[in-house]
Amino acid sequence: MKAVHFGAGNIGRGFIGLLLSRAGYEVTFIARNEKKIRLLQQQKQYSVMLANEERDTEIVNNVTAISGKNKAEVASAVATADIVTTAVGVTALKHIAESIAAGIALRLRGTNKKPLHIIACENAISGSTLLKRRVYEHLPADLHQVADSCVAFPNTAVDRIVPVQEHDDPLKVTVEPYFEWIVDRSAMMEGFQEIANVKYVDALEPYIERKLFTVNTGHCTAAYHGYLEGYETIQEAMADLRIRSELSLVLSETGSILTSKYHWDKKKHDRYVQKMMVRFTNPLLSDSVIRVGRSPMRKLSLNDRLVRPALQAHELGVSIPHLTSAIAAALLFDYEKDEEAVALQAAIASSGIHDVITSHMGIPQKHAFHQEIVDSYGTLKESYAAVK
Ligand SMILES: NC(=O)c1ccc[n+]([C@@H]2O[C@H](COP(=O)([O-])OP(=O)(O)OC[C@H]3O[C@@H](n4cnc5c(N)ncnc54)[C@H](O)[C@@H]3O)[C@@H](O)[C@H]2O)c1
Ligand SMILES: O=P(O)(O)OC[C@@H](O)[C@@H](O)[C@H](O)[C@H](O)CO
Repeated sequence: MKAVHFGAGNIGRGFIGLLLSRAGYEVTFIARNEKKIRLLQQQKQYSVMLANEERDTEIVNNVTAISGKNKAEVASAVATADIVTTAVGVTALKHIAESIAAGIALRLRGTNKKPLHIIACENAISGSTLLKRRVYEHLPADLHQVADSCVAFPNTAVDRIVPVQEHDDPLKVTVEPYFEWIVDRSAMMEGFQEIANVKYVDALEPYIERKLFTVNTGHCTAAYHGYLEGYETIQEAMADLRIRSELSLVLSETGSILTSKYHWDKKKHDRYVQKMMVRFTNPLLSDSVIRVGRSPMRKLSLNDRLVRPALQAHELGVSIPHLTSAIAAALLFDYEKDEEAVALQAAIASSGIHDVITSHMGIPQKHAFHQEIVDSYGTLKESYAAVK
């Protein structure tokens, strides 16, 4: 069985590649970093270490890599694959869509009509559907119908904290012990073979919203407030009782949205929240606030971890002062080496906060929540200006 995985980064090697290899797939990474490509081709393996007391280490075998620049080889790998996965970042999906389309075209014009599943393992709602749209823009129109019958793009939710790596071995990756990979079964083609350790569900939305509105909303709350306080890591931010309490209040707000929307048992959801908060404090990991807060424009977009739950809260009549404050903190994230943070601050400086909330976050000025964000942003900005 052949798997092609786009992106040999932290989650690609530390989670998706690991599970695919363990399930018996021969995994080909499509990568950009020449050194990692060479090492994967030569060694055909790498190690994954768990951030637990025992430092349990697993060797991931049966792997190799192809440079994304080598278009013909990439197309041929996709044409013969049983599964294609990605973990490149949701905004980078547009850059790999053409290669995937070329592979599908090669496959469908040849003899391989076996079902192909393409799964975008990104932190996003409907990431695979988004990838499908991009791929079809590059796929010749005469192949759309046949592609519809044998290429599927099931959406997914992937959860494992994998920080930026600092090993001498460029392939080695340290990951937290916890993981969860959930795939929408209703979008799978008939006869698909389940991947071990992946959970298949009939409706993905509750799972992806639970993960995004708890793990990711919580994570970025700690990152943005932590950044403003001058902390370098999530672990440091979590040791600050004020931030920890803020995080807890944000998760109780998103918890109210989720339990009310999906009629979940509140106690069960609270246990999930507690478990997630413990993950953020793992002392054997060091996860930077810069990584967790990265790409604030993406995180502040309409369908992501901050605005999506906030707008749902408004519809449900749930009060969300702490989530609003997390949004304000995101709007103040001005880390100068993050391209989106620079662009965000430039947009606020040139067009003003109202315009950013309207045109980027998609919240019109007439919506009551618009002014609530402006007020929270003003208060937070003033309190940090006073400290500086
Ligand atoms: N790290 C985590 O804890 C975590 C957990 C769950 C989900 N995710 C999601 O997984 C995705 C990847 O995150 P990450 O933390 O692994 O980031 P990362 O930066 O470590 O990895 C991304 C990789 O994609 C590669 N890439 C980018 N564009 C490419 C292209 N055009 N062709 C080939 N490779 C390309 C980069 O070179 C990099 O190696 C993101 O969507 C992220 O939200 C991350
Ligand atoms: O990858 P991002 O930028 O969407 O979000 C940063 C972190 O919150 C994220 O990578 C988490 O570590 C991960 O989602 C845990 O499953």
